[in-house]
Amino acid sequence: MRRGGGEMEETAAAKNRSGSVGEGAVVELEVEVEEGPRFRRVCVFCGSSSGKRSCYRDAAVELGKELVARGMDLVYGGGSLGLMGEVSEAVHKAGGHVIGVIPTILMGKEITGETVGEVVAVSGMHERKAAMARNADAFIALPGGYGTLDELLEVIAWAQLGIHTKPVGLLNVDGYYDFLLAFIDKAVDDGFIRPSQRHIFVSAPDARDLVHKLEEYVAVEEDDPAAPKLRWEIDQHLINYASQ
Ligand SMILES: C/C(=C\CNc1ncnc2c1ncn2[C@@H]1O[C@H](COP(=O)(O)O)[C@@H](O)[C@H]1O)CO
Repeated sequence: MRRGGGEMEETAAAKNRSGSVGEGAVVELEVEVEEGPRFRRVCVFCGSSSGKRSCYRDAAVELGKELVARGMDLVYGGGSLGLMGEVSEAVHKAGGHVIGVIPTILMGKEITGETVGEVVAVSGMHERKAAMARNADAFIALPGGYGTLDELLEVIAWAQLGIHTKPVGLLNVDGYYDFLLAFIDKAVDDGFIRPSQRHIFVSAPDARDLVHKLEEYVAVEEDDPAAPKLRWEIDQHLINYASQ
């Protein structure tokens, strides 16, 4: 059970701890709120290819099932290619909600395959990344190529700048991201990433551990005085993209 103090969250379980209540008495309430998932929507970045080893497909399916088991919706880049297809199919088949955000130019089935669930059409690749970020409460990267790295590193960089405080997780399937993690350690050692930012994202070898870590995640303290301004600039940026 999660404790909550908001007026809207008070339930019949509220208990009068101050004994009998006289007129005008202040009643102290202990409120119990039904535990729900910390995130409603998780954005998954992943390869438009499936990779050469079956462990990648298996991990995408396992992640899809884990999200549904935890009552979380999937936000992803739309389409049915590669691991994108595997994870979206897995969520859809298990009865979960899928939101595919896809640029109109990629919407032809011959390019992306069929998207399951809800389709959100956007005007371009930048708009897509912004829409995926806006519509998710957390991010997970499965194995993938340049597109996946671009999406992952952008949400990490935005977290570093204080533009969002949503947790980011790396699903390090069978060590796929070991070199990236080693590279990030090197960047910290050589003074390009602040040690306090090393753990701005979490990683785990399987979906269950990763989702658990994301749920436990506490945002790294924001120490950038420019953060509020950057947040404002990004909001303006999104408005401009949306109106194009
Ligand atoms: C453009 C063509 C095929 C690619 N089709 C894609 N459909 C939807 N989304 C895509 C596609 N390719 C890349 N993405 C996005 O990038 C990520 C995967 O990229 P990666 O390089 O494979 O890691 C993925 O999350 C999508 O958002 C026809 O040639």
